[in-house]
Amino acid sequence: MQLARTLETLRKTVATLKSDGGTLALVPTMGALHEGHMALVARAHEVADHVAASIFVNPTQFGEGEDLDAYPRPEAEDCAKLDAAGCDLLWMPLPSEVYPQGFSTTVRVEGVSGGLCGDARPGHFDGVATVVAKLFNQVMPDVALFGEKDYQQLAVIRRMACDLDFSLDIVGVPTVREADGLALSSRNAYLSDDQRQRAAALPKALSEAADTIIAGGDVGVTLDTAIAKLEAAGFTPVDYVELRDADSLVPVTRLERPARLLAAARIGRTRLIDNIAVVPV
Ligand SMILES: Nc1ncnc2c1ncn2[C@@H]1O[C@H](COP(=O)(O)OP(=O)(O)OP(=O)(O)O)[C@@H](O)[C@H]1O
Ligand SMILES: CC(C)(CO)[C@@H](O)C(=O)[O-]
Ligand code: BAL
Repeated sequence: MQLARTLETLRKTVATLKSDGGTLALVPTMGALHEGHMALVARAHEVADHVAASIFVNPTQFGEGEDLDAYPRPEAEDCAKLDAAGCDLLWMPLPSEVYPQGFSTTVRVEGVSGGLCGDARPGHFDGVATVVAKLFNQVMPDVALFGEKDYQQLAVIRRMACDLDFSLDIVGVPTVREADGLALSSRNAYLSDDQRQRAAALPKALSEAADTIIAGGDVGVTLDTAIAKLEAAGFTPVDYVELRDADSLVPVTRLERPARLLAAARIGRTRLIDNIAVVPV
């Protein structure tokens, strides 16, 4: 695996990789890699000839008081995992390669960036869209892969890629979960043993609510019940539990076409997110 830390090295390495006429996939990450990330790399090998990953803990998507400094950065382990997974290139830019002196541009995707995590983390999706636009222009992949775990992020990136005419495919990859249903996340490392046990209430509440809604249960009542279950498990505050259209992310009060049930809640100092498909039968 080639490691690039400057744009000059990146461009040379990408040109060499693509010189055989093969396609290139990009898996953007913030590192602290787990099996969820590795599922994106595995899928990338299926959809492209060459695979690049990026690791960059992007400061502009963290709000004030969030965990930018505490975010785990196990660089050597991450490199070893990507190498073992057959990654051809790791783009691990120096911050000055992403945000050089005088950087003044923001990419804002209206609509899908609003509500849900957009309300709880003001400016977060501006930071995500801006850095992902930069990563696309830097690596110039033919396809980029993102996890459904960050469902609103995936919708924001799809909208941005379409609106800004990025000439690449966006592939969403299903959420990889622990045996008790908890979605793998780098932030799970912050959980104490007790919090980790309680955290399984999040996927459980979503799955029970999805079943109730599919069976014809009232959406408002069902969402309130899910919130109460999360609070009983020790989540506080529950930022949201909402049913949205699966494509547009517009709020849904009746299940008439494929929808997505999304939630975010804090347990101790850790904010967890999750979502599940809710499809009418
Ligand atoms: N459990 C998972 N299953 C599938 N994809 C995942 C999973 N967790 C993260 N991803 C995807 O990996 C990519 C990189 O995510 P990131 O590096 O932020 O990891 P993370 O575990 O989501 O970390 P965080 O705790 O910051 O949310 C994103 O596209 C994200 O959706
Ligand atoms: C897409 C991303 C790499 C942009 O920093 C990040 O938001 C993430 O890891 O999901
Ligand atoms: N996994 C999305 C990145 C973030 O929470 O900042």
